Amino acid sequence: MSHVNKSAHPFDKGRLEALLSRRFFYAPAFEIYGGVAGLYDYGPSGSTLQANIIAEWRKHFIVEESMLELDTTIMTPAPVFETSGHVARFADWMVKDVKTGDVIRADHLVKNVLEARLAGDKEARGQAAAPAKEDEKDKKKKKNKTAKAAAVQLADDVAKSYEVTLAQLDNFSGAELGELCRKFNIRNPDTDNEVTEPQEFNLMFASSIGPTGQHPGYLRPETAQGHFLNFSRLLDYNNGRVPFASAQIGRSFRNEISPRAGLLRVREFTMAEIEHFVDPQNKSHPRFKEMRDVVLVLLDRHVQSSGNTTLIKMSIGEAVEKGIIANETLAYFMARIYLFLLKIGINPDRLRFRQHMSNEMAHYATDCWDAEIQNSTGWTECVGCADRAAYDLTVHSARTGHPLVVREALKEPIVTEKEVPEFNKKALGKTFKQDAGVLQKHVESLDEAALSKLKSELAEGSTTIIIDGKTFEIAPDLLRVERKTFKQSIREYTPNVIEPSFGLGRILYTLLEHTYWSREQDVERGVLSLPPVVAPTKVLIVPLSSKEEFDPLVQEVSSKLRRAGIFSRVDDSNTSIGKRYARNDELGTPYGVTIDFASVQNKTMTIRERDTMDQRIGSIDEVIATVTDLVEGNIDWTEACQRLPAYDGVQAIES
Ligand SMILES: Nc1ncnc2c1ncn2[C@@H]1O[C@H](COP(=O)(O)OP(=O)(O)OP(=O)(O)O)[C@@H](O)[C@H]1O
Repeated sequence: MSHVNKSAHPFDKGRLEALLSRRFFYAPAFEIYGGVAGLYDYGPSGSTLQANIIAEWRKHFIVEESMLELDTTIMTPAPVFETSGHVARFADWMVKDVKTGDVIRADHLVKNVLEARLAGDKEARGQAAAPAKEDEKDKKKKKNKTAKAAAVQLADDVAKSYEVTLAQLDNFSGAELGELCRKFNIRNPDTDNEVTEPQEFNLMFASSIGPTGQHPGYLRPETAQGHFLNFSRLLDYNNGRVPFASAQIGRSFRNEISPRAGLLRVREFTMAEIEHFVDPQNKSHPRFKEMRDVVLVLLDRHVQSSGNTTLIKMSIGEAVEKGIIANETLAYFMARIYLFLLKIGINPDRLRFRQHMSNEMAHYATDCWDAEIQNSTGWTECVGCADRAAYDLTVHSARTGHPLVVREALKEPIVTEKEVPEFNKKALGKTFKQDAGVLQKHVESLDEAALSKLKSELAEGSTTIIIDGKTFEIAPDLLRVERKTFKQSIREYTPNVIEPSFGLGRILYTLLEHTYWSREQDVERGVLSLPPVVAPTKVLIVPLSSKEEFDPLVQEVSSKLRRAGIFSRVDDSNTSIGKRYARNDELGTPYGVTIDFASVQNKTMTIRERDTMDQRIGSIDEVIATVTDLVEGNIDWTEACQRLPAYDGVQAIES
């Protein structure tokens, strides 16, 4: 699918939102009770779209990479998140309006206000693009939702300091965000009131397990911990071999401070997470060479800390060689994420990978790149790809006493020699009484060089050791130091974890923005150019008339498509064919087949392609074979046109 904007009309978010609501992709949950911010229900089109994205995700990752799939519980006992660090640190900074008490996430407030002032500055300098025409309804809707600043020109150094601040926004602590609010006089844009100092707010939903209330728990904010706690079983399942990856698709919950960005920031969402367990001494990837030449758009840490947003285009092979991406496995997954997003229809020109700055990284991560997708609200993280090192397995193992390690038989045993102290404990006890233990501990803590020295002193007679001012005279009958040989045939280590973490709602929404456009002849005729692989319905069957004589043919076409594994729907409503096609353009249905009077007589059928409205004709079986190949991605529309001649009744049908 080409990502050239087909529309002669500028993108209009209001129109897209109206379409998504009208065609029930998703809607606010509990709407008739007034709704709850950050909670959404998906309707038939949204659910199927999400299911198709998940199906492709499973093929692209789980099947292609032989991952071990999991389905672990959402409700999690508190000790798990105490150990993982979420109870102490899974938090955002919030401020309150000093008069109304309205709560706002501090970094979002700074971002919105500074971006609005910069936009006002651009307008005042006459650089702004001509604003899209908005009707009054749209304007009203937008009011209160975004911080709007008047068209006021800023001093050059002020504008620059805003830009530098915005480029580093994710790097600031709570105190620094408070400082920024004071320095730039940032207030609540809805009321113009001052805001309080930032306070930390933990994003986990707390609960309790069982009737006594004595077992606190949390709804998980990510699926990852379920993978780590099952590590030993997974390793066993994988015959004790590393590397391997586990994968899980499931719900997560975050009590976001003030979610106002539709599906981009919600309180309950579906995640798809991979935990790839790897030897910390060897983070190469066996299939790296297959991805080496994939070129990604990168925004690295150093560029951002200089207040810049300059992007570089580079193959992942080069990025690893230059040390821009930490290791092969991390880079391999970034390339695989990129290919997945393209496959489902994300525009590659609006996709970049941004590296986290050091303060921004989650408490467990050592390197992290976010796949960010550009949309009407800016660049949004849709997939996080982090090297979590050995953090999680180490802390859970320490807390539970359950070893979460790999034990690997060494091909060649490692033979080492070292000096070892040997004590005559009986004689030592007699000579030094209760101080014998102190002496023994001290000697055991000596390094190789100190033990060698001790050995040669003992060989010459006796030696003296002073511990905390106390002198110990040691003769060779109390202590000997011997050189011993050790043979190690097992290596034990805690694996590191590379984690790609996908938020499906964010991907789904940005995909809808990227594929939405409206027909040149009529701005109201919206189209979603969803690729067939994810489109909720692949083929629309449109009988021209509701006459009974059409029924057997409609059933025949339906059942043949069903047998070919192609999801189709019949639209036998009484509206014109043009209206029926228009409705399905809005649903993103890529192909329509029309059954008319000629079909009944000649067993022919036309096929219409959604984006071009181009129509072709062929025998029913030819058309079914062609549409099957199209949906399965075996051919494109140009190839389909070589198989089937043009249908010239097109104008009549679309009008
Ligand atoms: N509140 C949310 N609503 C929808 N999706 C979310 C939300 N929080 C996280 N995600 C998704 O889960 C993925 C992994 O979560 P991660 O913890 O890396 O996000 P995050 O860094 O906390 O996001 P943000 O900085 O935007 O709050 C994100 O890339 C995103 O797609």
